[in-house]
Amino acid sequence: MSSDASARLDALRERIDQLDCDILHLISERAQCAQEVAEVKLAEDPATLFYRPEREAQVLRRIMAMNKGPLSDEEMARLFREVMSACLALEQPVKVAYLGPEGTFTQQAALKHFGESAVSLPMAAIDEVFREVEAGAVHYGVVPVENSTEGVVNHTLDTFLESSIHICGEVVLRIHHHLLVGENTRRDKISRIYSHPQSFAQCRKWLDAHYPHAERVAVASNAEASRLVKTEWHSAAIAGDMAGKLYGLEVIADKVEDRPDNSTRFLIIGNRDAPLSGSDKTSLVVAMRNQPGALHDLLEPFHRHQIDMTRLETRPSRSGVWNYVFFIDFVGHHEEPRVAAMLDEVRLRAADLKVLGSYPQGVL
Ligand SMILES: O=C(O)C(=O)C[C@]1(C(=O)O)C=C[C@@H](O)C=C1
Repeated sequence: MSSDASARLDALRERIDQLDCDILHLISERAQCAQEVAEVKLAEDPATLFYRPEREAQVLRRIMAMNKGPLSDEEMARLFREVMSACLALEQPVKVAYLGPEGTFTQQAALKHFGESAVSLPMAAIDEVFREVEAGAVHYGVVPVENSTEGVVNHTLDTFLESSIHICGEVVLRIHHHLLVGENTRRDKISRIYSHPQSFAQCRKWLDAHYPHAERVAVASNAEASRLVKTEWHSAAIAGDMAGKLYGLEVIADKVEDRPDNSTRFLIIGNRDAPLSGSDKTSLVVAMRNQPGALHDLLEPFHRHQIDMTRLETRPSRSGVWNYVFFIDFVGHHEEPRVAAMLDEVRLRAADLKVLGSYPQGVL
């Protein structure tokens, strides 16, 4: 290296050292503020919730709006997500149950939403995640609810019908699947591919084109698919990054999903609603009587109050009383007067109506 370049490098590193020192002090000062916030919350209410989804969404949105680069808005928000996660852990380490096992996309969603400092616990089934939250064994739960290619996760919707749980957040994850092998796999002899049925469905065309003759074996999770591949020389798995890393597998074809925009939406469930954040969504379940015009009666107030419906799902009723059950998501918070007026009208027309929760729209 020339002496000019070497001098420039030294100067830049000195500047970086100084900036790191400033950042360190600022993060420590921020963490002290969070500790004081915790004292204020506790003094107000001994049963306080330390995690505040609406405030976290506001902090991240503000950071993204202020960011001028060169780091992207998403990258900057991700860094602040971790700072906030560490600050919250100082107040109280948040405990989160997710649909496991370890290495699933749901774990990745939990990490994206709560950051690395949260304690996350894998559960074997969606109902178990609900139960742990209801019982107060964890503060929050994370469950998948819909995939852009494969549609809704019916089991999650059905579980809401019998639960008093609230939705207090959402997180959308871009889903990338890879073809993974172990160190002993004979790559030219792959005759069996393991994966979760949803992942097979999301990679159907790619598999038909590249591995038309391989046997497709559906298993309970992509993590399980990755585990099985470790022990077989003629098998591969379709799974995501986390599952592959967990079992030390190698990617031999990346992003094999048929649709490049393949994404899954997850819900954060808890025992309380989230207050207004300024950019919110609401999820409802509504039962209508089995009579002509029922769907029109349900939708008309949304139209009249100009409320933007983002999803409408119909599920068979699980009791004789409810003939049709509709799951509806829309933009707005139930505390907004316009939304409250619309809900009052729908309530009069419905056999039953339950607000599953109003929560900040996913930021990251
Ligand atoms: O503002 C609060 O209520 C805080 O506790 C501080 C803070 C933060 O670090 O900004 C931490 C945790 C909460 O979930 C929200 C925000």
